[in-house]
Amino acid sequence: MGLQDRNKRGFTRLLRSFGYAFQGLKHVFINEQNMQVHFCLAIIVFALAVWLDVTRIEWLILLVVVSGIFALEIMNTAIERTVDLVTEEYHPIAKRAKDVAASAVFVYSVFAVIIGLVLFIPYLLEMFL
Ligand SMILES: Nc1ncnc2c1ncn2[C@@H]1O[C@H](COP(=O)(O)OP(=O)(O)OP(=O)(O)O)[C@@H](O)[C@H]1O
Repeated sequence: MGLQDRNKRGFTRLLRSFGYAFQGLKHVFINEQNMQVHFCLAIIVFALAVWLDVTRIEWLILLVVVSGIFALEIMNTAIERTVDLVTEEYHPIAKRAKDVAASAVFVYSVFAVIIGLVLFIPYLLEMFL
């Protein structure tokens, strides 16, 4: 939200919010290699889901997991930028903040892989055995 818009209400403000959110998304996508990797993996996962013709509930699970990774990566980037704004010097608490934020993405990614394996392996076994 632009500073001049803070007290405005209504549809224009809503549209501007979407615009700013889109700018944020573009920034993360262009500048964060991890986001590009997540995006490629999401395409592979969705292609696999189409190929294996997974159920509607399984599609919902995949959508929740994939969108969760994107959202966490975006929040991780926001924390990185905020820390960089506070200090460009080495600081143990800056390190802690960035490492903890990154660990959120890591933990979710590990569970996402486990969920993907649990979901896809039975289909693949059925197909190839
Ligand atoms: N100001 C700082 N003080 C101390 N350690 C820092 C500081 N900035 C970064 N670090 C350490 O360096 C690591 C890498 O920081 P960087 O800002 O490059 O983010 P990143 O995790 O590499 O993210 P990305 O490459 O996705 O942008 C951090 O995880 C942290 O451990």
